[in-house]
Formats: sequence, C-alpha cells, structure tokens
Amino acid sequence: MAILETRQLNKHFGGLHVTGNVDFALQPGEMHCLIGPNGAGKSTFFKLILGEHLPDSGEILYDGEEITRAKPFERIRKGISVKFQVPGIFKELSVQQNLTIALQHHVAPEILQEEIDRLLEFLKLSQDRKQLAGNLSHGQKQWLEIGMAVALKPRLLLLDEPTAGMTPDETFATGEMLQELNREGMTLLAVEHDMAFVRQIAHQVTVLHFGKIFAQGTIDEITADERVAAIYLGEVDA
Ligand SMILES: Nc1ncnc2c1ncn2[C@@H]1O[C@H](COP(=O)(O)OP(=O)(O)OP(=O)(O)O)[C@@H](O)[C@H]1O
Repeated sequence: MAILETRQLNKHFGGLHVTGNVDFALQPGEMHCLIGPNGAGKSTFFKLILGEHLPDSGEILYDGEEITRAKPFERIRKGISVKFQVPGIFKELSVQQNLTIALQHHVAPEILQEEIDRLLEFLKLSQDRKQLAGNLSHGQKQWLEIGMAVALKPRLLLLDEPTAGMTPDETFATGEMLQELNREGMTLLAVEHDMAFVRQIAHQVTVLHFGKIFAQGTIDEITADERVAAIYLGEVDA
C-alpha cells in the first residue's frame, strides 16, 4: 500500500487551476523527486499534502487513511515531517539547543543527550554544537533544519528545495544524508531543481506542468523524454 496517495486532487486560486486532477502515489521506502518549471504547482501540491491549503476536491490518503482535511499538526502526529526552504531554526540559540528543542518533549530525559549526539554526528555538526545557529554557513543551517525535521524519526519527510543555495559539495553531502535516512526506512518526497541532486537521490521522478502530472519515471527516463525538455524550454502547452 502507498504511504501517500492523492486521488483526483484539485486546487484553484480564482480562475487559475494550480493542481489539476492529480493522482499520485508514493511507495514506502521510496525517494521521490518532484520537478517542473516555475509556477508548475509544486509548492501548492506540497501545501495540500501538509494541510496548509485545503483542496477544492479530491482526496489525500496517508497509510491508507484519509487525511484530506486533517489539520497540519494531526498530519505531523501521524508521522509526516517537513523541511521548508527557509530555515526555521532559532538563530540566537546554539546548535545543541536547537536540537534539544526539537527533541525534549518527545524523548526520555535519560537518553536526550545520546540522541542529540547521534543527530550532531549525522549532521556533521559535532564540532559546532556550541556555535550559535545564526553563525553557521548556509549549508549547515539547512542541515540543522533537516536534523530538526527528522529528530522525531518521521516515516515521511517532505523537503522543499533542500539544496537551494548550497555549494556542489554541500549538495552532495546532503544527498548522502538523505540516503542514510532512507536506508533507515524513511520515505522522502523532495521538490528540487538541481538535476544532479535528483540523479543522485531519486528512485522515481514526477514532472508537474500546469498543475498536472506531465511525466513520471526514473531520472534516465525523464531526461530522455523530449517532451519534458520541451516544457522547460516553454515549448509545450498544458
Ligand atoms: N495563495 C495563492 N493565491 C493565488 N495564486 C497562487 C497562490 N499560491 C500559488 N499561486 C499561483 O499558483 C501557481 C503555482 O504556484 P506554485 O508556487 O505551486 O508553483 P511552483 O511549481 O512551486 O513554482 P516555483 O518553482 O516557482 O516555486 C503560480 O502561478 C502561483 O502564482
């Protein structure tokens, strides 16, 4: 059974159909990237999954259970987590304090430090544990944000352009981090523009265009598809 499924999902803003009859299924254990030209409706689709927007019609299922109109916090409680593009970290607190906030109400006090150490190592931030989060490099801030998003071991992690603004080395290291999470059993869905990164991590790729699923397949299938190349060049209409 799919961990996440949308059925005939629709959303429009005024006359603009931003999500059009989207039937999408994400299998457990998959690393899936959502790509498409600017304005294709990727962020809107994410917001529908998270409950930040409500659809006009259609259904969203998580683990077979309908969550179409569930509140965002209810979805988080069920095991969905998200890393947005803009870091939601506390800049005036240290790296360690940020991770403490993410964990403290959820893990037993006697294992809190152990969990923080485990996350610091995973995020390559052990040396920077006392550093103020605001003083980290752009890439490190994104990693800390990933750490906060995965601190509670969600089953499904949504990432909105996780490598935006990163150097190629940081991007590659981020891919390795996400692959490690995936090996531990996490399912990932990422909106991404960087095709080298998509090639590094994606088992499956979905191309959105004018709010509809335009193509789906492996990265090799997608990059070999001339219709996909054409939409990026603005040559194909809806
Ligand atoms: N709250 C809103 N009200 C009205 N129009 C919106 C709203 N949110 C998004 N849109 C419009 O919907 C369309 C799809 O936007 P969306 O942000 O989902 O696309 P995107 O694929 O994520 O684009 P990008 O790659 O540029 O982030 C755009 O034309 C956008 O202007």
